Amino acid sequence: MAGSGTPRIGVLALQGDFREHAIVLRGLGADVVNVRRPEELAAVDGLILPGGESSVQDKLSRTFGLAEPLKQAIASGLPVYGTCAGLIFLADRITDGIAGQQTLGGLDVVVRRNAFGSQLDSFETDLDVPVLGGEPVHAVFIRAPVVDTLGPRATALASLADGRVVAVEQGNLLGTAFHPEVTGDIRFHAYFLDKVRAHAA
Ligand SMILES: NC(=O)CC[C@H](N)C(=O)O
Repeated sequence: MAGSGTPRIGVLALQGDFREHAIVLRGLGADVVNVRRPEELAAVDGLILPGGESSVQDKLSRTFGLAEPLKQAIASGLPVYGTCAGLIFLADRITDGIAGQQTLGGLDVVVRRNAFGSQLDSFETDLDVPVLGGEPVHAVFIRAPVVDTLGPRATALASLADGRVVAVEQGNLLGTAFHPEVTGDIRFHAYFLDKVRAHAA
């Protein structure tokens, strides 16, 4: 941001659908940079953890020496938004991870990977998201996780009809089990950019 008023958003670009996030963010007027190295992370006002495969993102972030800087950035209050695999990566604890799978943590939740199993790999539904107001959000779930347990520091922003939580917020952290970056509904990204601007102000 550095005086320009234009937020600079990093998109973790190790694996997954980081390009789709970059397109949405640029459409909203943000500067977008791919983050693959600690130096790139140090220069951003906010960070997106994209969808993809959380176990691969975990391994690559450790291999590239990014896991510790990412944890420090989250702990220092950097606004971070994780979608799907990114929500898994941001969770304090996960169930049904692969052997040895780690997360960055920060969000006070337990997230279950691949919660909808092979019979319902992908589906779409409309969700009420009161914090965004207006029309329901059309949500696309792709081998999606759910929030099994919401800790006291986290708040649910949206739930499925059966009550399972699929969007959460905790201070500067935001997570969705679905993929707003593929639907053309920019409200979650706009909400995140508001957080980034408030944090930088
Ligand atoms: N669309 C996604 O990001 C899928 C997440 C994936 N199932 C994982 O465990 O990381």
